[in-house]
Amino acid sequence: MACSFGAFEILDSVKTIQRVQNKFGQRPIPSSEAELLNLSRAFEFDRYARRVQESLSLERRHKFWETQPIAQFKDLGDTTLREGPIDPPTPLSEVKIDPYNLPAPFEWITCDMDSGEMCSEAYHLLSNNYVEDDENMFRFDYSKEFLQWALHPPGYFESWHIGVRVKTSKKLVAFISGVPARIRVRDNVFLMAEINFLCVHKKLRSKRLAPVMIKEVTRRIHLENLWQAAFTAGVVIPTPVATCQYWHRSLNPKKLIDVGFSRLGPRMTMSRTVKLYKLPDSTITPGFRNMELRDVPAVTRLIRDYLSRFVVAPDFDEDDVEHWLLPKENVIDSFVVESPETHEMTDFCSFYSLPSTILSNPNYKTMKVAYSYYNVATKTPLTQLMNDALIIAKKKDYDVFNALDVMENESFLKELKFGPGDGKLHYYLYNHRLRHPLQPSELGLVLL
Ligand SMILES: CCCCCCCCCCCCCC(=O)SCCNC(=O)CCNC(=O)[C@H](O)C(C)(C)COP(=O)(O)OP(=O)(O)OC[C@H]1O[C@@H](n2cnc3c(N)ncnc32)[C@H](O)[C@@H]1OP(=O)(O)O
Repeated sequence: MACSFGAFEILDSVKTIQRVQNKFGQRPIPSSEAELLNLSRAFEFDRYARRVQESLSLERRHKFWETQPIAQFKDLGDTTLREGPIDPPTPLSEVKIDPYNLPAPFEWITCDMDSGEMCSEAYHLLSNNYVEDDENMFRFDYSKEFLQWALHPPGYFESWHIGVRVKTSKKLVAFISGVPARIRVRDNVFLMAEINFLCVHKKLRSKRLAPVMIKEVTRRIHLENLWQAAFTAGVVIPTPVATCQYWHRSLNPKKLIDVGFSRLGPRMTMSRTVKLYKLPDSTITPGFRNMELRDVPAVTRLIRDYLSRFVVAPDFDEDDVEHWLLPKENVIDSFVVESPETHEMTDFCSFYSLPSTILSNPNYKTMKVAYSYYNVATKTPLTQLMNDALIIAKKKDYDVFNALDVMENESFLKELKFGPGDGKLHYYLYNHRLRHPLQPSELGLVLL
C-alpha cells in the first residue's frame, strides 16, 4: 500500500523538524513566552516526526529497491548526504559475466528490433500487456515504428533490448530496454541509460520477474561501463526526483466523452463543449513550418541553449537532434519558426504520437494521442506556439494533446484549455542522489 504521506510532504516535514531542532540546538533554555510557544510547537513537530517515522515503517517494504543504489525514503531530508553518484563504478572485470538466472521455464533473448518479426513480437507483448490507466479503460499502444525509433538512438546497444521467452513455446513474455543518453544534472553531464518498456505478461505478474529483469539490464549496462540511469514510472518506489502531472487538451471532445476519457462539464452541453475546444483551421505564427534536415544545426543551438536552464536535462548534440526531433510520420512531429525576414530560426515545438487502445468500447478501438515533447520559444510567445501545435495536431486527427507540467509548460496549460489528469508520473535517477526533490519546472527531460 502506498504511504499516506507523499514523498514531498515527508521531506517538507523532516526539513521543518530539522529547522526547529537546529534552532533549539543554539538556544538551550527557553524562558520567554514566545520561546515556550516555540517549545510546544517543537513538541508538536516531534510528534509529527514520530508519525512520519511510523508511517515510513508502516510503508510497504521495497524488498528489491532497498538493495539498490538509489535514494531511500529514510534518507529524505538528510542534508549530510552528498549529491551525485551513490556507488562508484566497479572495475569492469568484476561485472558479472553470466546473465542472471531466470525461473527454469524461461530464457533470455537479445531483441534485434530491426527485424520485422522481432519487432512485431515486442509490439504484441506491449500492446496487450503494457501500461493501463487505473480503471483499465485504456492501454498504451506504442507503434512498431515508434519502438524502432525509441530504441535506436545514436550509439544504442542491441544487448540492452532484452526479452524473456518461454523455452518450450518460444513465446515472448517479458521485455525491458535501455538506450544511452547524455544527461546533465546541474553542471555535470553523465552518460546514462534511459530505461523504458519494462513489461511482464499479465499472466506472469507478481512473481518477482521484474527485479531479475532490472538486474539483468543493469548488468548489461555496466558491461558498457555506464553506471547511472534515468526512468519514469507511474508507481512510487524509492525515491522520485520529481513528481509530475499530465494535463490533457481535448481536440475531439465528443469522442473523448463517448469513450469515457473525459466527462461533460457541469452545466455544459455537448455542442457548447465542442465549441469550447474548437481551434482555427490553420496556424497563425508567420514562418511556422515542418522541421527539415537542414534545420538540425539551428535547432540544436536553440535547444541546447534552452535546456541549459533546467536542473536535469539531456545534453543533445546534432546527431541526437536529428534522431529525436526530425519528423517521422506517425512517430514525431516537429516544427520551427523561421523568421520570414531574417530567416533566423527563433522557435521550435514538437510532439510525439502514442495512441492508446480503448478497451471494451463498442464504437472506438483507438484513441490518437499527441504528447508534448521539447518546445523552445525565443520570439513567439510560448502559448501561441503551443496553440499552433494544437492546431496541427487537430488537423492530423489527434483526439487529445497531452503535456506534463515540466519545463515552462505550466505557463500555457490553463490558457490553452488543458485540464489536469489524475495520473502522476514520477521521475527517477538510478545511482544518482539529489539533495532535494525537484519541482517539475526544474526538469528539462521528457522520457517516452
Ligand atoms: C546503471 C544502469 C541501471 C539500469 C536500471 C535502472 C532501473 C530501471 C527500473 C525500471 C524502470 C522501468 C521504466 C518503465 O518501463 S515504467 C513502465 C512499467 N510497465 C508497466 O507498468 C506495464 C504493466 N506492468 C507490468 O508489466 C508489470 O507490473 C511490471 C513489469 C511493471 C512489474 O512486474 P510485476 O508487477 O509482476 O512485479 P514483480 O513481482 O515482478 O516485481 C515487483 C518489484 O518490481 C517493482 N516494480 C514494479 N513496477 C515497477 C516499475 N514500473 N519500475 C520499477 N520497479 C517496479 C516493485 O516495486 C517491486 O519491487 P519492490 O517494491 O518489492 O522493491
